[in-house]
Amino acid sequence: MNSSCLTKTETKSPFLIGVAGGTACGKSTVCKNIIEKLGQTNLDETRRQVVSISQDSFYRELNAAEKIKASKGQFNFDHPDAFDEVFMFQTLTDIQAGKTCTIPVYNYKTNSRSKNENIVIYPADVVIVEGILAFYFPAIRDLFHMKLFVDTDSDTRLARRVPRDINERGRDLEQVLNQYMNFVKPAFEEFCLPTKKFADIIIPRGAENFVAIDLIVQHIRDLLNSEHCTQYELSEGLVAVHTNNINASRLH
Ligand SMILES: Nc1ncnc2c1ncn2[C@@H]1O[C@H](COP(=O)(O)OP(=O)(O)O)[C@@H](O)[C@H]1O
Ligand SMILES: Nc1ccn([C@@H]2O[C@H](COP(=O)(O)O)[C@@H](O)[C@H]2O)c(=O)n1
Repeated sequence: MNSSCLTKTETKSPFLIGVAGGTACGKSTVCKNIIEKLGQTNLDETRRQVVSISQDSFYRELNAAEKIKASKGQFNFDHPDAFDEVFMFQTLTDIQAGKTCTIPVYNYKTNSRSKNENIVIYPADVVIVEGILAFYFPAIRDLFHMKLFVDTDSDTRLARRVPRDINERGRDLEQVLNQYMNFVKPAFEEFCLPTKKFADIIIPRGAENFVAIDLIVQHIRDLLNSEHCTQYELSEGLVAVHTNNINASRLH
């Protein structure tokens, strides 16, 4: 059976791809480029075969004291405790079970989930999950069939984070730099960088690495074209095992 003959009573269990890497390394841009190259960008959201979600949707709600700290740039959003690990695991498990899920839209200006906005994730063949600590929690890490680590030089990441946080996240320069030195950089070294070893594929330079992105896109196409249980091997061993019967008939 392939995706073209799926009926509403059949579940679609997606191929889950995790994308980790330090702040502003280009995780979202890499995901966007992969989705674009797979021809999935301008489709109705209920018809997309490939979708991406951000770990930032799973930042936990802060209490009153934490909110005050966050408004002064004194809350550590790069520590694993900042995330609702259980909610993220449950959501990914539901996605894996082929359920339609609703996840929050995170608002970096209020440091909280948007009140009147959610994202509905419809069953898809491939779900890409990106975040600084996507590989940190073992139970979540184990859900991914393929793990990518975007490895961009830290000076470049800081140079991109400063204008992004000022222009898009409502921060001022002093706050961005203080947060970076006090929390972002140390937490990257303690919690994010050590998860690079779990990656199947490391993408140096992020979104400008067209060769790596093209190879990954081709690998996803091959996976989607394969029927029944298939093992994919790269030079360093087993890369992914996928047991779904799906095909890439609608992928470009
Ligand atoms: N290759 C690149 N060249 C120039 N700017 C980039 C590149 N990749 C990402 N950016 C910019 O850097 C910022 C962070 O990129 P983003 O993909 O959002 O990173 P992340 O999801 O890892 O935080 C964004 O403003 C984005 O437009
Ligand atoms: N309220 C928040 C929540 C998160 N951050 C920072 O976002 C970074 C993760 O997002 P990327 O797109 O950069 O991967 C993380 O480093 C947090 O410091 C924030 O500043 N405020």
